[in-house]
Amino acid sequence: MKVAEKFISINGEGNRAGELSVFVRFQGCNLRCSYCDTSWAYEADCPYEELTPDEIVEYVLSTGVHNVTLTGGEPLLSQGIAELIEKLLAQPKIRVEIETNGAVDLRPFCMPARPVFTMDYKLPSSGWERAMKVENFSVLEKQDTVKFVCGSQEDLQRAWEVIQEYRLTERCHVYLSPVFGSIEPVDMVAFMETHKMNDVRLQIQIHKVIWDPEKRGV
Ligand SMILES: C[S@@+](CC[C@H](N)C(=O)[O-])C[C@H]1O[C@@H](n2cnc3c(N)ncnc32)[C@H](O)[C@@H]1O
Ligand SMILES: Nc1nc2[nH]cc(C(=O)O)c2c(=O)[nH]1
Ligand code: SF4
Ligand SMILES: [Mg+2]
Repeated sequence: MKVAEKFISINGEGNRAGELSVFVRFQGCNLRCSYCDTSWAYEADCPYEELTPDEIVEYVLSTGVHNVTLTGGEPLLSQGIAELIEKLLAQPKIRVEIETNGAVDLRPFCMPARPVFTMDYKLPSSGWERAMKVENFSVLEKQDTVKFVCGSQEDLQRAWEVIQEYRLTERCHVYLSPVFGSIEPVDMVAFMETHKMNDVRLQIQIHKVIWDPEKRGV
């Protein structure tokens, strides 16, 4: 598998934000979001380490950290990902979270022992809303998350429409997050208040507050 980087950090996003996690970032992505903060990982010439699923499991266990975040690029397009997920889930204490872009069918990954999904719904400013597979919503469960990364008022408006249309707050966690540096979080809170967005959580990427926002491996 093409591993662009692997590191331990606190999870800066999602339902386990603030907890230690071991990150495995895979090379390659099927989208090109306008704001992508990890675009280097989707470039074809991105340097990577070739590791087997067994070697990745070995690395994860060697860290002593129980949360594993598989990300990218788009992790679910990596060859061997289903085998890796299965092998990680077979380990006692290991919890697997997948950061996925909403453009990959989640159904093949919904085995009886299944990872936790944090699924983005890409909004207009990303340029990729047309690629969203809304049928994925029907496989999401309580422990999963739909995340809306918002860069504009139009994005906020669209996020609110999608949340209501698919009754997402009744199904799973729902997060709004600013495109870093593109929208004032205070304006997002104002939108939430105006629209009475109950059961929706605003989240700011914690690692970009702790470290230089451009820093890799954190
Ligand atoms: C780099 S992506 C990798 C996983 C997958 N490709 C996806 O898009 O969900 C991880 C998360 O970072 C978010 N992200 C990327 N660039 C961002 C930015 N500039 N500001 C805020 N979040 C960003 C994405 O929306 C996604 O939720
Ligand atoms: N600290 C930290 N937390 C994260 N949570 C999700 C990330 C990602 O890039 O998918 C990420 C990341 O890149 N760094
Ligand atoms: S889907 Fe994720 S990795 Fe791919 S371009 Fe968008 S934010 Fe970046
Ligand atoms: Mg990141």
